[in-house]
Amino acid sequence: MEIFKYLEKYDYEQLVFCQDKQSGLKAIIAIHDTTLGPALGGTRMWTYASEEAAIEDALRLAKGMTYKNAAAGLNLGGGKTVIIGDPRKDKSEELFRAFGRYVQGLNGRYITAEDVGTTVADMDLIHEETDFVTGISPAFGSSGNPSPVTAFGVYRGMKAAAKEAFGTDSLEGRVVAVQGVGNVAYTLCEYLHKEGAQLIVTDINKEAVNRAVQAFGARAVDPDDIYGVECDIYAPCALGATINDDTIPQLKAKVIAGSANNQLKDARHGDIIHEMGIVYAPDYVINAGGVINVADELYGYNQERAMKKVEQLYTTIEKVIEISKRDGIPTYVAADRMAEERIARIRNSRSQFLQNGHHILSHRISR
Ligand SMILES: NC(=O)c1ccc[n+]([C@@H]2O[C@H](COP(=O)([O-])OP(=O)(O)OC[C@H]3O[C@@H](n4cnc5c(N)ncnc54)[C@H](O)[C@@H]3O)[C@@H](O)[C@H]2O)c1
Ligand SMILES: CC(C)C[C@H](N)C(=O)O
Repeated sequence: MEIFKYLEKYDYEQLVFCQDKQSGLKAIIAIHDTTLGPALGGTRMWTYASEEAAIEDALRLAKGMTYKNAAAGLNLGGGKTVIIGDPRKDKSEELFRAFGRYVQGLNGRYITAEDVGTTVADMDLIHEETDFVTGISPAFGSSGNPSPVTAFGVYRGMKAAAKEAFGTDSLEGRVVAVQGVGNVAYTLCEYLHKEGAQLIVTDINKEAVNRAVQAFGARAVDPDDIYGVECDIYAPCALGATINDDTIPQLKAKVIAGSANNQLKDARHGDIIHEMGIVYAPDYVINAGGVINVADELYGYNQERAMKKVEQLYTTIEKVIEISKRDGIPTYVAADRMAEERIARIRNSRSQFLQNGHHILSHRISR
């Protein structure tokens, strides 16, 4: 990979490699864009097939956070970290504290939080070394685990998408196929079950499937069979790229609405599902509940205020659908347009220089 060429192509600001021999830390922090504010995005811990795959993941996810934060109306830029390692075996206090010192070294340009493979307890360890971390324990006056709030946002966005597809946002009697019943999707299933939806679930983890079957009377299917089941809504809540050339021909759903990041394998898959008349709730718009929740900590966390903002994801999805219909474009393009327009507006309004704190030449002036 020619790194500078890649950074230039997608307009990345910074890529940081962190290595700590003693703890075994190997992490990559990608900062995509800080026009709107400091880059906020989670830390993923994963066993990558290669260093290149880890770099690519950090970069893709960081760019996604720029768009997610902008579309959610947050004054935050986009960044993300990947820690190379197995979250079941390679975690230690030393590792997360070493990582925390790297975050501190960026002096607030990047703020971290949970992502796949990391937990509130890990954030608490990072917090030993830096204040630039969110999603830490409620004991610190913080917001804790973002997953249930992400689930609430997905539920709200799913209802907005359902309204477009079915003429009503009621999910009673709707069949929802949920792929991956982990942290986010389990709570999502609770909301759906409460509203009377019928659930079809799958997961590579049998325990997770059994839990959902028992709690919600869900029907379980094998991981490869989830795409082709008869359903109204497909909710991808595992990993990315599940909307692709192999899966699209199998889909029976009229709505795609789930929590996973980077759901479209390539942009063209968004075009294909649009042409098929499927209402797609763009991933980074519908799954912004977690980041909206952790971002509220920057103002002194207030759960009620955060949940009200997350509830508004219904309106945000409506707005994306409206732009899509108005301009005759797929919803993923409409979402990008909405985010890019906001970044451009703020970039322009910032172009009028405004003194913030001490002037860079204040030492000369005072002489
Ligand atoms: N947690 C959050 O607040 C949050 C916020 C925004 C986006 N997301 C995204 O939502 C998704 C789920 O996040 P989570 O926190 O619930 O993660 P999680 O690890 O708790 O859950 C993911 C589940 O998917 C299952 N899975 C993995 N591969 C699968 C496959 N091929 N088929 C079926 N199941 C599979 C896993 O076994 C696991 O149970 C991720 O893509 C994450 O990036 C999460
Ligand atoms: C800041 C975190 C809550 C980010 C979350 N993992 C996401 O992808 O949106």
